[in-house]
Amino acid sequence: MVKAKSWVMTKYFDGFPKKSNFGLKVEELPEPKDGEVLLEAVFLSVDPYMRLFSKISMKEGDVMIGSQVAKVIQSKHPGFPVGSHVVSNSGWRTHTLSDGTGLTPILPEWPKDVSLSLALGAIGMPGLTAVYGIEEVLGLQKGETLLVNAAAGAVGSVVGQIAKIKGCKVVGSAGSDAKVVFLKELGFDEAFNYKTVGSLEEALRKASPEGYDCFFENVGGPSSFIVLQQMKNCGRIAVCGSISTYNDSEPQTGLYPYVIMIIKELKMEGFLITRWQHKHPETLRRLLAWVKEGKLQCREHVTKGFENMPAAFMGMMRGENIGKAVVAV
Ligand SMILES: NC(=O)C1=CN([C@@H]2O[C@H](COP(=O)(O)OP(=O)(O)OC[C@H]3O[C@@H](n4cnc5c(N)ncnc54)[C@H](OP(=O)(O)O)[C@@H]3O)[C@@H](O)[C@H]2O)C=CC1
Ligand SMILES: CCCCC/C=C\CC(=O)/C=C/C=C/C=C/[C@@H](O)CCCC(=O)O
Repeated sequence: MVKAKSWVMTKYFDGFPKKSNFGLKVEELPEPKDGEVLLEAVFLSVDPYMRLFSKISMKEGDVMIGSQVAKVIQSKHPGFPVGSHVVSNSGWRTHTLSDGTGLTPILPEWPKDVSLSLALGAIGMPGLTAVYGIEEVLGLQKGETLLVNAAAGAVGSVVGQIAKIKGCKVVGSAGSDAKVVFLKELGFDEAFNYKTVGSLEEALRKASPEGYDCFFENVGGPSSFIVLQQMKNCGRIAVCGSISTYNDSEPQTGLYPYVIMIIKELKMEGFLITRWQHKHPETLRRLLAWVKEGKLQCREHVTKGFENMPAAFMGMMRGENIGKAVVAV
């Protein structure tokens, strides 16, 4: 028997998530049966999609959705020995019984000196998203200029570094001066604090007077329309996220992008990481290689304690994180 804790969404979010939307549940889990394993969470991820997913597919009382790096602490499954680690979509739980479905073992070549938490970040879902957005959606080419917003976050910071590896000029926008310093350390050519620039239009023009070939969109909302006007003709836009709208109770109304898309002959494509599931193993190996070679730097914003999951999630939605936001149990 093990005492398992989980965080449930007690009440639908209305606007920005609040402490009162979450409740901590404790239950006893039985021993694993034949073919089952018992997992113990080591690191848990907090991600923007959780806010959006809660509107689309959750009901009150459901355990919060999410991924974690977990240790196998009991096993009656030959594929998952005790002591091994997996990435599991267990939700916000300390302990989970699993029959192995959907568990992804940590890559066997994972070096001892690389934190397993990166399997939730640069060598995990956000890193994969960055690669697919750049390679499959944008088809980014050497010498091109790319703009990424939420640039100091989990996805954005990997996007910028991969674009540099590919020989591009990279411009990033982020929400604090400390984030701008971080982006420069990562090798971004230009970076600015969108909260203090005054005019986004001028900041974009100053960073790249000749315009942008590619835009990796993480934020959405009215700023997107301003960016579209600074795209080069036949520019490409990968619509990865729209975090500025996730807490909206009513859909935003705004300027329609069609005329500018027609005049500039822009190509815009939304995508979900799940489209390229079949490529995950090979792509994770490439991301790990970049980390080992020192070409991909990984910063994390670590919150300690499972009891602080809601605070970590709300902090990330507020922009407190530099790099990937994770919780260490
Ligand atoms: N399509 C897909 O398959 C996937 C999409 N995504 C999307 O990628 C985006 C980034 O995710 P991820 O890297 O995990 O998160 P981040 O680590 O970037 O954290 C979220 C960041 O969003 C920024 N932000 C929050 N609110 C606003 C706002 N109102 N306006 C502008 N920026 C805001 C904050 O940075 P700042 O201080 O700079 O404002 C905050 O740090 C999200 O939109 C997410 O939904 C992520 C994974 C997969
Ligand atoms: C799956 C959520 C779909 C909502 C889309 C919202 C915005 C874009 C975005 O942020 C997408 C993220 C996709 C993440 C996918 C993660 C999967 O690898 C694991 C899902 C976690 C789980 O099943 O517990």
